[in-house]
Amino acid sequence: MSDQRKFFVGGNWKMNGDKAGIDAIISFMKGPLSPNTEVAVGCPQCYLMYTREHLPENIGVAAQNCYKVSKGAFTGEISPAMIKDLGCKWVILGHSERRNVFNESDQLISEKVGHALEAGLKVIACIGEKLEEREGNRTEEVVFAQMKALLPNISDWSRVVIAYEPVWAIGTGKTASPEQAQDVHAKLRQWLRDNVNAQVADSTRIIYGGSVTPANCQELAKTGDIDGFLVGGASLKPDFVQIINARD
Ligand SMILES: O=C(CO)COP(=O)(O)O
Repeated sequence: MSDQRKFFVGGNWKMNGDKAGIDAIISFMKGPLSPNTEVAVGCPQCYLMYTREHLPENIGVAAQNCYKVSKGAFTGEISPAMIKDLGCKWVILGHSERRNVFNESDQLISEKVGHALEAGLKVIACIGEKLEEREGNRTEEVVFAQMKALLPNISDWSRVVIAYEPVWAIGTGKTASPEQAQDVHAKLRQWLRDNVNAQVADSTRIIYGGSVTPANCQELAKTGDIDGFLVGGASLKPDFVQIINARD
């Protein structure tokens, strides 16, 4: 645990919610929320403006994806410039569902991260191994390769949060144990030390995602290298407030 790294909890609503549902989330997000936690919610693109206008300013709003250029003939895509224009400051990139359902490559994700940072957004960059990769003892190799692909396009580490989300733990109810998650987080921090520098390693938030709930968040939050969470299902429920306050 480092004083340099403010605890960060992101919600990822995925493709869920409607205006009434968002109103319900906004009302439980009144908290009280720990002042020691930075909070952002990732909402569907079509509700970014509504959510930004209705949530208090101290809660960040993130898009769940964006394209790698500012504008043009890319039907169906949105750009970081558009996200910023709506008053939102964050984007989630490289989520496992983007990688595995929509076949986004390491290269495309890296280019998206690069452009989002250039455009002035903050980025939650997601990485994580699949079950067969973990079972084949390839976790380290896979997450290091994902980090390596991101590296050339990261111009400003102070605006990047790394989300380690093992694919086998997402939406399955199978949370990584605090030991399993801490082990990967410590390796990722060492990777940053070896491949970027010590300052970036010490100051970059590495958050955990995958079936985080009020029941398991406190144990995970006590480990040395888990600097917060990216929360899917539980971020749609009042449970999210307990996760935001996990370290209090
Ligand atoms: O994918 C996730 C957050 O981005 C995690 O989802 P769950 O918390 O629903 O497992």
